[in-house]
Amino acid sequence: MNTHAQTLNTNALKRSEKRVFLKSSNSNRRRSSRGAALAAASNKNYKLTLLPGDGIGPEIMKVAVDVLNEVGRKHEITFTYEEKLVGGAAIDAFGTPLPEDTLECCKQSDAVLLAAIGGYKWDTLEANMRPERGLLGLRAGMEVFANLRPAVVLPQLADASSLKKDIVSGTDIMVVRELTGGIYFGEPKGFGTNAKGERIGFNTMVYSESEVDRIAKVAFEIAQKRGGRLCSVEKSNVLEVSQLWKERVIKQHENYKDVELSHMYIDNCAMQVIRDPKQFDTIVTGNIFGDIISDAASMLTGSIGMLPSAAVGSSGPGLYEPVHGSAPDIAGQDKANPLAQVLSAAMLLRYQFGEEAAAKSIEEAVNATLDQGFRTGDIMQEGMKLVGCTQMQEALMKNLSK
Ligand SMILES: NC(=O)c1ccc[n+]([C@@H]2O[C@H](COP(=O)([O-])OP(=O)(O)OC[C@H]3O[C@@H](n4cnc5c(N)ncnc54)[C@H](O)[C@@H]3O)[C@@H](O)[C@H]2O)c1
Ligand SMILES: CC(C)[C@H](C(=O)O)[C@@H](O)C(=O)O
Ligand SMILES: [Mg+2]
Repeated sequence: MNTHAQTLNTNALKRSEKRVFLKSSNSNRRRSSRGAALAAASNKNYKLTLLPGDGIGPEIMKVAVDVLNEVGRKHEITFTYEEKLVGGAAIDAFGTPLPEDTLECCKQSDAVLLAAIGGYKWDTLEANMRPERGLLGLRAGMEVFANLRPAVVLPQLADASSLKKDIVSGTDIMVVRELTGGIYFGEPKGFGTNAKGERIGFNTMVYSESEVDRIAKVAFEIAQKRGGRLCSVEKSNVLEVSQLWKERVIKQHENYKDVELSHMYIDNCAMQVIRDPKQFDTIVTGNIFGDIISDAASMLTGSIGMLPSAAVGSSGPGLYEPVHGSAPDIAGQDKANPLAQVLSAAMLLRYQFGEEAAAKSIEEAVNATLDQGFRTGDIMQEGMKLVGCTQMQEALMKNLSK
């Protein structure tokens, strides 16, 4: 078990080469070999908690685990897995979306791989009992405040986007989303009655200075190692919470003068990401704005089924999960695109353990599979081979074992 792994390996966060998701560098290789040395000292056996969750979750998790095992065989890494319930599956089994045992197991592991939670079945439960609350509790409980959501347009899929090829080609954006604060966690919240006797629902968007400072620091460090440009996205023309956000980001900039800082309102950013995505390098934003902007950015890449993510804190295990949800509309039909899940496993290997070579093996297998024309429905293009989740897995495994 590797308990010393560098949680936030920002050296691995460079802008992408044309055909891989994230670029490595000499310094990254140095960090990677440190990670590898640490792993070697502990027989390269990593303890992972697996959270398949709901909907397409178990289907895509199976693919990621098979891929991890194969890549482990090639790179002399073994994984010990412990599978736990979260979300709707945990509600059904234990009456709670985040059993204590699940959170404890996650905290005791070296890293956590999550698929997705949620579904129609649990949509009418009260807010506190919903599957989504399990996910929020997990993020807060693991203290993974920085969510890295890369949106990279692969050349093979430049035609798969609903936008024009020349607009999206070459896009390489890193969205750094604050994950454990903002309106998702602010108090007070709830339901009440107003002066007219009408029912009201309310939430509070709140950020403290230290919460903004730490996410800004992560984002500046990432931008420094990528294209050197950071765009802070908020709504400071209207919201006090965003005014504080902007002030603290400007203050933090004093420590990163080599990074070019810009500011954009979230509404304009939603438009600019679609109009001219290549203007962005690294984006830093709050919890809800990051949720929305990363889904919008996913469509540049062809499908939300392509977007992986890493949620990390200042130490301890990270939480690696696709950006998409449990896709209940296609669950159980062998239609899910497993690539976001598989690429989340690659992020886990790179950021948690510095296993750069193993992460690259996965990304290269994804590239090769796309080069061979295999496409799930969400990224299907004319002349390509339409496959389901299982056939996509078979193609990936063949490429991995080469
Ligand atoms: N991290 C998470 O676990 C997470 C993230 C988002 C939504 N959710 C939950 O998932 C449920 C469904 O939410 P939603 O429909 O708004 O979002 P969603 O991301 O699950 O699905 C949106 C659309 O994208 C498609 N899609 C998503 N992932 C895909 C994949 N891998 N391959 C092919 N197509 C894919 C779906 O079929 C659907 O048409 C809700 O309960 C929601 O709260 C969970
Ligand atoms: C399911 C939900 C709680 C979650 C979020 O809003 O963070 C999801 O949309 C995501 O993007 O991971
Ligand atoms: Mg979302």
